[in-house]
Amino acid sequence: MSRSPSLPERPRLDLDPEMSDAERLSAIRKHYERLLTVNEELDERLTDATETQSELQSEVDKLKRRNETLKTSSLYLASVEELTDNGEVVIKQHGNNQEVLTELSSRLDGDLEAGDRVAINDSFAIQQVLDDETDARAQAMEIDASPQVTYTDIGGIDDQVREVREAVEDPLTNPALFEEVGVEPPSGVLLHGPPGTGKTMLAKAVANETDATFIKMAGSELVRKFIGEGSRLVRDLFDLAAEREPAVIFIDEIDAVASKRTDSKTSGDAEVQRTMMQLLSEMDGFDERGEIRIIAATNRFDMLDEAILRPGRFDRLIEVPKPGHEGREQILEIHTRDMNVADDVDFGELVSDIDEYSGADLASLATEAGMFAIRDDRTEVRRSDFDDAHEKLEDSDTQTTIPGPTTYQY
Ligand SMILES: Nc1ncnc2c1ncn2[C@@H]1O[C@H](COP(=O)(O)OP(=O)(O)OP(=O)(O)O)[C@@H](O)[C@H]1O
Repeated sequence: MSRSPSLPERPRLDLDPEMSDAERLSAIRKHYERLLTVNEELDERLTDATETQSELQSEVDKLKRRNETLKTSSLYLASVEELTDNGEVVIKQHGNNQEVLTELSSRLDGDLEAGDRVAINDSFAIQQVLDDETDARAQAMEIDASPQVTYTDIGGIDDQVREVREAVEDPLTNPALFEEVGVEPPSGVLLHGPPGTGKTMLAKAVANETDATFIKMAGSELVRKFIGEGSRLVRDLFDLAAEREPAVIFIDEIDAVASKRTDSKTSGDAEVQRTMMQLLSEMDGFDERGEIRIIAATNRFDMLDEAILRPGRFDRLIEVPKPGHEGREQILEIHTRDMNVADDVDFGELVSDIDEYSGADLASLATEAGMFAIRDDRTEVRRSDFDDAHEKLEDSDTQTTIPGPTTYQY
């Protein structure tokens, strides 16, 4: 950086006592003129300096922004293939399988082994060593080899149970029937409706009934931090189902990866799109997959991208609404099956003024009523316990949104 020229010398006024008045006046005038010139010069220098300062400030701002983008820019997933003797690493990027030789930063020296998963930046520099792949899988998926839920545990949605059985169970238990009739079984079933209405239960019950492994993945788990991680998990999900067939894949909150396209162009959105594309391509290749059925669920049907509803994808839509009066009665009966309920309890009457309750709310009502009886040292659950439980759930609903009855607008 060039050094700024030194400041102009400060003018001095030397008045000789011998001077005449006229000489003094002329000296003062000259001094005044010199002061004016220096002042002008300083003014100019100040303007220049202010300009330079504002230029530098905007450069600083620009660098700050670049730094932020660099810090927050997306990282890619890769696996370590090999560590060379001279401190370099061969990595293979997930997604495109590109192999790259990259230098290992001294920060990571000794921490890395062949087979590790790492996050790399645009220049292939390793930024982070990640959890083991099997850990990531285990965290994201719930696998239940033999779920315990049966159709008799589900109340108030008989039509939905029948539809799910037709669409999921029959193709697994009687594929020949579909061949004979010459119809393709639905590829995927989408259950949509408010929270806590039994969508997960339905998927589990089908898996139970067909002796299939139940594999659940939450859509929100597919929205991952690193580029390629979501689509990788989708592939893992279908590979795992193929290893364990017969299997029922259940993707809850599918809206997290299959929402209508937004206008924003952030890398996060692009990554969600990539994950959805992977899901669609897995579903498109579904015919060859044998005994795997796929069920998805959402509370936000209105948000879904139509691409996932096309024929061959989630082409059987089943709405699972909140239960009606009879449904609520059935559900309450199911959840009090193992309880000693007093004769003064009339479920029909009890559920008539709680029409906003979902199945999950009714399950909580039964549990809470049981808790009131226990608190009172009784083994029999009375009508007053249900009333207290109702009040408690109403109260907790006004304070928090969970676990009181859902006031969700669907
Ligand atoms: N129709 C039902 N019959 C009996 N119990 C039910 C029913 N619906 C919900 N429940 C109770 O509520 C709990 C939660 O239900 P489930 O997880 O199936 O709801 P969901 O529709 O999948 O909810 P979400 O959309 O929030 O995932 C169940 O474990 C069960 O105890």
